[in-house]
Amino acid sequence: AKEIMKTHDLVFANRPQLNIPSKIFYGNKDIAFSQYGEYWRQIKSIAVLHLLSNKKIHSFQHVRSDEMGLMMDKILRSNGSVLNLSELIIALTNNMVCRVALGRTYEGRKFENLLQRAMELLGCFSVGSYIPSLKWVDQLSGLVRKADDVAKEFDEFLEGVIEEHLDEKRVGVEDRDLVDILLEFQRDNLKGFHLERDMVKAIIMDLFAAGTHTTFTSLEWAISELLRHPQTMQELRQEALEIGQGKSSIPEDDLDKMPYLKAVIKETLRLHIPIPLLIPRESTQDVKLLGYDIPSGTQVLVNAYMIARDPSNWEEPEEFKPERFLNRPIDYKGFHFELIPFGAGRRGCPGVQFAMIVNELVLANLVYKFDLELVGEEVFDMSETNGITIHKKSPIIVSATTRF
Ligand code: HEM
Repeated sequence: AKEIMKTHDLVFANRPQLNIPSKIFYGNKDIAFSQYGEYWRQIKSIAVLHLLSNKKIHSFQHVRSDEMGLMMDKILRSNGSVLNLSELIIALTNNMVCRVALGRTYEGRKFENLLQRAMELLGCFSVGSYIPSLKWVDQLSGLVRKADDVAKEFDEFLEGVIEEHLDEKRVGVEDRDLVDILLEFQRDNLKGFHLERDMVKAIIMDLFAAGTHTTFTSLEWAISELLRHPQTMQELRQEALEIGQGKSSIPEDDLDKMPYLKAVIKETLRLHIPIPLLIPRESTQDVKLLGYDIPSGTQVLVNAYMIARDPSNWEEPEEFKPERFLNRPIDYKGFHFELIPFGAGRRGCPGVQFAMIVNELVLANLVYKFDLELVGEEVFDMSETNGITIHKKSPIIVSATTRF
C-alpha cells in the first residue's frame, strides 16, 4: 500500500476506464473514476476547497442536528417495540447527503432503490472492462442494460434537481447547497475552467455514490459490534453519560472529549472497512514495485481489508477491541498504512471529515439516549454482502427504551 500510494503515488494516481462506472458517471466525469490529469485536479480541488472543506462541513451542523433529532424521535416513538435500526440509519445518511448536496430531502423508496441499484452495479465485475473482445458477455448477462437503465433514471432525477435550482422562484431554500455552488462555478467560469452540465451531474452523483452507503455501512457495523460486546457498549455509555450530564443530547462540540467513542469507530473501520478493495489504480509509467517490473498500464488493487487484519500489524486482528487505539496514535487519514479505510495519497477520500462527524454524532447520541436490546438473533449474523461497499446482510432489529 505504501509503495503504491506514497512512494509511487504519482505513477499510480490514474484510474482505469471501466465500462460500468463510465455509464453511471457520464463518461467518468466524476472525481472518483476520472483519469488523473488537469480535469481531475480541477474538480478535486473544487470538492476539497468548496464542497467538503471544514468551513462548509461546519455550516451544515444544523442539518445533521435536525436529521439526527428526527431519527431519535422515531426511535422514541417506537416505544420499545420492534425496530429496524438499519432502515433508520440508511434514511438518515441519505437525507443528510440530500439536504447538504441538493438542498432538500427526496424521501421514499424510489430514490433509495435507485441508489441501491447504482451501488450494486458499481460493485459488479464487468468482463468487458478487462478483456475488450468479451464485451458481449456483459451484454448477454444484462449488465449493460441494467447500467443503462440506472444511468437514465438517475439522469432524469438530476436534471429535475438542476432545473429546480435554476428556477428563480425557488422558495424555502436553506443555505447554499452543493448544487448551488457547482452551478455558480458553471455560470461564472470560476478558476477559468468551464464546468459543463454533465460534469456537475457526475460530481453530484459521486457525492451520493461515495458518501451515503459508506457512512451508513460504518455506522451499522459499529452498532452491531456494540450489541455483540456489552462490556464495550457499557464503557461507551459511561463516557457518553459523563459528557452529556443529563442534557437532552450530546452536541458536536463535545465529541472531541470522547476518546473511547473515537476508538470504537476506528476499530469498526479496521474490522469492517466499507470499501475493502480500494478503487483500482493504473500505472502511467514503467516502475519497479516490491522488486517486480510493473509495465505502464498495469492495474493494481490495494486490499485494505487484508492489511487491516494482518497479524503482523495487529494483535488478535479478528477481535473487536477498541482499547487497542487508546494508547496507539494510529489514525485513518492515510498516514498509517496499517489502516487505510479512506485510501491515501492523491486519490485519497476528500469526505473523511463529513463521514466521521456523522458517525461520531449519531453513535454518541444513540448510546447516550437509548438502551438497545436485540430482538432475535439477527445481529449475531455478521455475514457480509458483496459490492463496492460491504454491509451487513441482515438488518439490525432491536427494541429501544429511552433512558430519560
Ligand atoms: C466512512 C465513509 C467513507 C469511506 C470509508 C470512504 C472511503 C473512500 C475510499 C477508500 C476512497 C478511494 C481512495 C483511493 O483510491 O485511494 C474514496 C474516495 C472518494 N471518496 Fe470517500 N469514503 C467515505 C465517505 C465519503 C464521503 C462522505 C464523501 C463525500 C460526500 C466521499 C467522497 C469521495 C470522493 C469524491 C472520492 C474520490 C477521490 C479521488 O478519486 O480523488 N467519501 N473514499
